[in-house]
Amino acid sequence: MARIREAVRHRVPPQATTTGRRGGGEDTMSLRGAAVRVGGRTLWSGVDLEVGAGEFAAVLGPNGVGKSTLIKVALGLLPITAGEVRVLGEAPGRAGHRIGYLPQRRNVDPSLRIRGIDVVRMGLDGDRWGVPLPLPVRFSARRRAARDRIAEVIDLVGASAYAHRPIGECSGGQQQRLLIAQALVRGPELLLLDEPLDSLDLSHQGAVAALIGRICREEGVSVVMVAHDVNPILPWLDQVLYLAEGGAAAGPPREVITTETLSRLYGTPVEVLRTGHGRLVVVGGGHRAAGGGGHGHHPELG
Ligand SMILES: Nc1ncnc2c1ncn2[C@@H]1O[C@H](COP(=O)(O)OP(=O)(O)OP(=O)(O)O)[C@@H](O)[C@H]1O
Repeated sequence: MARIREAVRHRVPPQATTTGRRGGGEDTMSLRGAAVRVGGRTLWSGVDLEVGAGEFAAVLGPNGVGKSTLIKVALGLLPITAGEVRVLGEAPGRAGHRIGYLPQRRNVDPSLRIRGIDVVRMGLDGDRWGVPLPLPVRFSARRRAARDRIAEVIDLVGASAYAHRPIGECSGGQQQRLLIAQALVRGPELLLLDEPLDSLDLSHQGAVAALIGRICREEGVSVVMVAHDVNPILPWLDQVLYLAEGGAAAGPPREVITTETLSRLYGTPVEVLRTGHGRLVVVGGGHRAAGGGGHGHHPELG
């Protein structure tokens, strides 16, 4: 009941402040001097990040550097070994009901008969998918509120036309919209998204990126998103956290994704180029700077 009330409360879009940071007030998520160890080795250390209310932050970096691990830290699934992490004003893991989470690599079985709308409903009633809400048969205010909220988020992500189809029959982009609706249905203040554009084609990447950007700007939801390619989300970004073996850097994209900063993080000369269309291309001289690809090109930046 409280969850549904929470989900339908009115949101006030964050206003621009004189500091250029939207929202103002307390950070939604902050890391100060944070370090983490996984499998006996320190993945990253000295990580500082401040995501304000209603801000959109991307976590970038080469494969295996610990981007998903940072999301797990924010969820309280993994402890830090140094520094401090606060999420929605609390220690990680304490504010789970105020967070929407979309994990990495979501494979939907094409033969799955569950409808998109049922997948969205799972966001309200946890793992009871495929089973009706445990509510009285008679039409209750609680049930009506849940139904309205589910319809509201499906409409918000533009999935009304196919929400009643089996999700296995939906395209990758349609499935992604429905899964974003599931993450949104409880009315979270913070969305943690792990590579939500992964495996989408370019046009769907742009559309889903714009959807997430709009949710952030218009609904006032803070977003922390792990991304392989920064370009689709670049117009929406307030903050970037770039993780690399040589350290970490955080700040506005124009300050972080620079020749100087990335050369420092990779410990080898790297060049950041901006195309006529505003896309960022990162070119490195060495194998390591190429993020393992060896082509002098950073696939994670497009
Ligand atoms: N439970 C675990 N035990 C041991 N090592 C782990 C565990 N989980 C993750 N790792 C390792 O930690 C490193 C960071 O993993 P993580 O998934 O956070 O990286 P990532 O930056 O998100 O990578 P990618 O871009 O490939 O998704 C990897 O080398 C991974 O193999």
